Formats: sequence, C-alpha cells, structure tokens
Amino acid sequence: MTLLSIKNLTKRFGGLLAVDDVSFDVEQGRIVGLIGPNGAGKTTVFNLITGNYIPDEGRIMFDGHSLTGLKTHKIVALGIARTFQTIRLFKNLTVLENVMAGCHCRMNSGILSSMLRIPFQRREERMALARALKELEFVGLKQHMDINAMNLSYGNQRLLEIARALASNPKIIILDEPAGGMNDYETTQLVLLIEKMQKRGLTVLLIEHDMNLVMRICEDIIVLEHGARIAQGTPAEITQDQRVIEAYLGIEEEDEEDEAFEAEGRD
Ligand SMILES: Nc1ncnc2c1ncn2[C@@H]1O[C@H](COP(=O)(O)OP(=O)(O)OP(=O)(O)O)[C@@H](O)[C@H]1O
Repeated sequence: MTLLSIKNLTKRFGGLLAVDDVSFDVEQGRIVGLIGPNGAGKTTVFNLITGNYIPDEGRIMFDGHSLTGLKTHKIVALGIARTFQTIRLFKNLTVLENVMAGCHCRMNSGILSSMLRIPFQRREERMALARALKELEFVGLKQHMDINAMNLSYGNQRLLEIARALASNPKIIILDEPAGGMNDYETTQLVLLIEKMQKRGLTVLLIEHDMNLVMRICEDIIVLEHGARIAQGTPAEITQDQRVIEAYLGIEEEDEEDEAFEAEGRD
C-alpha cells in the first residue's frame, strides 16, 4: 500500500528551481532513501512534505489525505514526524522533557484545562509521560532521562531527536541526515534502531550521505540531481545506474581519492 505519494512537486526560490517536477511513492512499512549531491533539493522535498514550505506546483497525498495547504502541526497529527539536519533540541530542558514536548501535538487539552489541571488534562499528561518513557527506552536513552539534553553526547542527541519524533506516534518518520556527525559505533546503533522502527510497523524516509548506511538499510532509493529525480530503484539497481554514478556516486569516489591524495601529501 502506498502511504506517501508525491506528484509533480515543484519549488522555486526566486529564479532557482530547487525541486523540479519530482514524483515518487513511498510504500507503507519500507525504509526509503532520498540521496543526491549537495544542493540537489532533498531537504526542500522534506520541508514540502512537512508543511515548512508550500509547493509551487504538484501535490502530496499521505494516507488518503492531501497535505496541500495544511499547517505543520496538522501534518504531524496525521502521522508524519521528522528530525532535522541540524539538531534542534530544547537546550534548557531535560532529556525526558524534550521527548514530552513531542507528545504535545497529540494532546487535546486546551490552555484553560491545563491551567485548571482538570482530570482529563492530568490523564493526558500521565499518558504523555508513559509514552515519553517508552520512546526513551526504545532508543536506549532511558537511563539519561533526567540530565540536561545538551549534556548528551552528539550521537545521543540525535537519538533524542528520534525519540521526540516517535513520541508524536507517527506512521512515517522522516530523518534528515541522521548519521551526520556520528562515529562508526553510533552509526551501527542507528542502523539497528532504524530496523527496529521498521519492525514496529513504521515507514522510514531518510536523507543520508553515508552510502554504506543507505545501501545497507534502504529497500528503495530515490536519487535527485539539480532538483529533478534522476533514478529510483533498489540499492543494487542504483549502484549500477550510469546516471547516478556520474552525478553522485562517481563524484564521491573521486572526492575520496582526492582526500587520500591530500592526506598523503601528493597532488
Ligand atoms: N529557504 C531557501 N531560500 C532560498 N534557497 C533555498 C532555500 N532552501 C534551499 N534553497 C536552495 O535550494 C537548493 C536545494 O537545497 P536543499 O537544501 O534542498 O538541498 P539538499 O539536497 O538537501 O542539500 P544538502 O545535501 O547539502 O543538504 C539549494 O540550491 C539551496 O541553496
């Protein structure tokens, strides 16, 4: 079943065509990668899905709903959660409080009931706490729940962002460079976590420059270049695709070679 369907999506910033007539479907329960060179339009696609940007053309359907014109909080309530390329945590809150903030979009209590602390609101708060603890346990951070979020290691801060996204009880989680800045051990833990999310029935859409991670866990990969979709397929198909090799994978190999030369002091 198709969970997320993107049709002819286009976004311009002034004269720049950041997303150019992009279409793709994400099937329910799959792990899908969106890859491409820097500036290819990947994050812009994410921002269009999550309502941070409004498309110039095209439409996005999610679980039977059109997302066109919906505000971000409505999109979250439909079951779309995301993390950001740059970590965005509440600096002065504890680990637990950060995750509880993610539960908030699912709560129905208004300001008045919050102030009066009526039983309904207290029940919602208890449920939010239970949910936050469950997600902290899921990502492996429960033992750190009382410390300030900024005192977590960088890798754990990324996991905390995932826990907060999961706390909104999404159907799909959208991860923007989740392995960015992680060491090898943290990346391996992240791979296991993403697999665990899939086992629990979640659909995962991710942007990632770490090709080992992408090829290891993504079942379907969409490749963007200059805003346009240039390929879609399994990891095996994508690694054989001549256009992808030229546009992206090949360049990366060259970059690595350059780096190796530089490291050895050659030119
Ligand atoms: N708010 C904005 N205003 C103007 N230009 C933007 C804006 N957001 C993105 N762009 C431009 O749109 C293009 C696509 O950017 P985007 O961040 O989507 O690329 P990306 O594929 O995610 O890149 P990276 O891998 O480096 O994160 C880039 O040229 C970028 O400079």
